[in-house]
Amino acid sequence: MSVYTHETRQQVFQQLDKVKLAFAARDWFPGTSGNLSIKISSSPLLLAVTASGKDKTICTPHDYLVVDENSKPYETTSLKPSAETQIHTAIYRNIPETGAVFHVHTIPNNIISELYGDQGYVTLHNQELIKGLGIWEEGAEIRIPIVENYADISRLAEEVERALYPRVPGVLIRNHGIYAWGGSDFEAKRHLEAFEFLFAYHLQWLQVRHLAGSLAGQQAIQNTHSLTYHATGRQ
Ligand SMILES: CSCCC(=O)C(=O)COP(=O)(O)O
Ligand SMILES: [Zn+2]
Repeated sequence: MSVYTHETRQQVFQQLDKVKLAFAARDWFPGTSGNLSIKISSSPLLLAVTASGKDKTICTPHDYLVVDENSKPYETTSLKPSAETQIHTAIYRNIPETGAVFHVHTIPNNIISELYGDQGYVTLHNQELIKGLGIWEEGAEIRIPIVENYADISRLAEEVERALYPRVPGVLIRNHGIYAWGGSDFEAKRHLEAFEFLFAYHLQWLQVRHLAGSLAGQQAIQNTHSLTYHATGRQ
């Protein structure tokens, strides 16, 4: 007898559809990238996960399957689980309260991961949306770990496992994307949205600060020229 009913399976697949379409509307699945999972059972660990290589901007009857703790199909199917399923199972195993894991490739998360990849983490602070990660302390500062993008998925999953910080529900993979999770699909989605906002903000802030620095430099040069003109009558 199965651990879950046909109705539960369908309901979870529908939840995945909703999240998938919401992320697709933001262009968060370029070139079939990204994968999603929702936990169906804790003991044994079973999850519904996206099938590998699918166009995640559409919904078909062949988009998801159920896998076990070894990332292997739990049901008879011709579908292949996401190539990165081991990263999902590693997160569920290490953080047992996890109910959903979402992974997307975006330009902001890729640039942040490259910009801070050498130090192995990015620190963010002074942002209201840190509360979106469930961290409500006054003046909270967070460190999001960044791991190298190993081609060997078992190695990559081990690195993600090693990098998990207890209170931060996300890990960046360098020049690849982010994994974010939560106690439910609602929470994992909120966490992912908060991370993506924080990354986009941080990058824009760096640009504006750089621009403001250049403008201030230009202004200083102009002021010097104008002082010279007034002092000498020549430019
Ligand atoms: C075409 S993107 C390369 C693979 C990847 O990083 C990804 O997120 C999608 O892999 P999947 O097997 O889950 O489709
Ligand atoms: Zn990926």
